[in-house]
Amino acid sequence: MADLPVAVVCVGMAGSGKTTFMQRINAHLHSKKQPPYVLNLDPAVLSVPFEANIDIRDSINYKEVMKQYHLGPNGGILTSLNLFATKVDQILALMEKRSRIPPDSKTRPPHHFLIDTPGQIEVFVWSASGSIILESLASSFPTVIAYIIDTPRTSSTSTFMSNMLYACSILYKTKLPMILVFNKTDVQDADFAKDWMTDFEKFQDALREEEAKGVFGGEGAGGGSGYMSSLLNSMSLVLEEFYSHLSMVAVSSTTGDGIDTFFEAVEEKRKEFNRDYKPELDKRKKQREEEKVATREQELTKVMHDLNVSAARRKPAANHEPDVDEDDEDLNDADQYPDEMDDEKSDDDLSSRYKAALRDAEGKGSTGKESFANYLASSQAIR
Ligand SMILES: Nc1nc2c(ncn2[C@@H]2O[C@H](COP(=O)(O)OP(=O)(O)OP(=O)(O)O)[C@@H](O)[C@H]2O)c(=O)[nH]1
Repeated sequence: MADLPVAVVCVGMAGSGKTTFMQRINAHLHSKKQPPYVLNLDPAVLSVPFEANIDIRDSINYKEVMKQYHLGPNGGILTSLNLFATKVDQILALMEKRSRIPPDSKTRPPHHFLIDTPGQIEVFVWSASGSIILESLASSFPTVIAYIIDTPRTSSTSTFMSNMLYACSILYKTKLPMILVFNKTDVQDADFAKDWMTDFEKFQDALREEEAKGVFGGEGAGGGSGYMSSLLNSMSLVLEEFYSHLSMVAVSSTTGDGIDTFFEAVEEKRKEFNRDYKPELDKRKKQREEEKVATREQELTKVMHDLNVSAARRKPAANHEPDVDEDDEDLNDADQYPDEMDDEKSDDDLSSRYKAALRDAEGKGSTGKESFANYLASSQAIR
């Protein structure tokens, strides 16, 4: 796994600077002669300032989706993403093919896959298709989430806390290593964020300062009652453990400051993925496989039970001597009725044939996500 390219998935609130950041890291890798493989998963973006190797817009027309399914902008993005998720196996096949280019070939395999996501963060992070795409990626490549934060808009204790809670929810939803990217540091330094994340006292000082200035409001909404500051206070205590799992980098996508540090953090998270997350993912995959086998066995036992019952019902009839013409005797030949010659063997054969049939019914080598993809495809089609 160590030599596989790492997938960097950029998520962030609308306007946090995801696309500008993608453009910057893409240019940075090109300048290092390590061109990345780029995917754009935002179906609604009008133009992207970088060349995408795979672009959702090439296969899905977002405006047409809105028109055909009578959807608003967010529903349109979600449905486009659902439709795209049905192709996730093809996308992965392309990425895997790219990552296995032989070293003597003219084009070299990429070190990074860069993935831009829709501006409506919840559409990607909280949708079934977003989960399918992320899980599929993580089952094939080390995968890291880069959560882009608009630093100037996060400099008050309450907006900072809101953003951290959101990051926390993404971490627990995706269960993937995460880097907090404090962007736009050319406008606002991100030192305050580092202090607040590492030193609880400093966050408390900032809280007291804001309270004294009346930032939480003097009247109404519980602001002046000290409710807000005590809430933020206890939240920061809760989040202490969460901060320890994160890498934090300060960058400016405009000037390029901090981009080297970002890639150092990516390397660190790649190792973390292989060390901590991969075994957990494998465990979950194995569990799912075992559950599938158990369900199959259960179904098989039920089928066999039903067959035994019906066989038992038929048995008395079998005791009667059949009226057989002399000429028809060869019909009792073992070659003609091998199953009736040996009951035990017949049960085994039947059992294995049912097992095979159940496997076929599920589709050879199919995974849960493929089935879901089929489900999505069919549900889209019948709408
Ligand atoms: N000063 C400064 N502005 C930035 C930086 N990064 C992005 N911006 C500006 O922030 C605005 C939003 O940037 P985008 O890259 O479009 O943000 P986005 O998150 O992709 O936006 P959506 O796709 O709408 O969600 C633009 O005006 C950018 O020029 C930065 O590092 N510094």
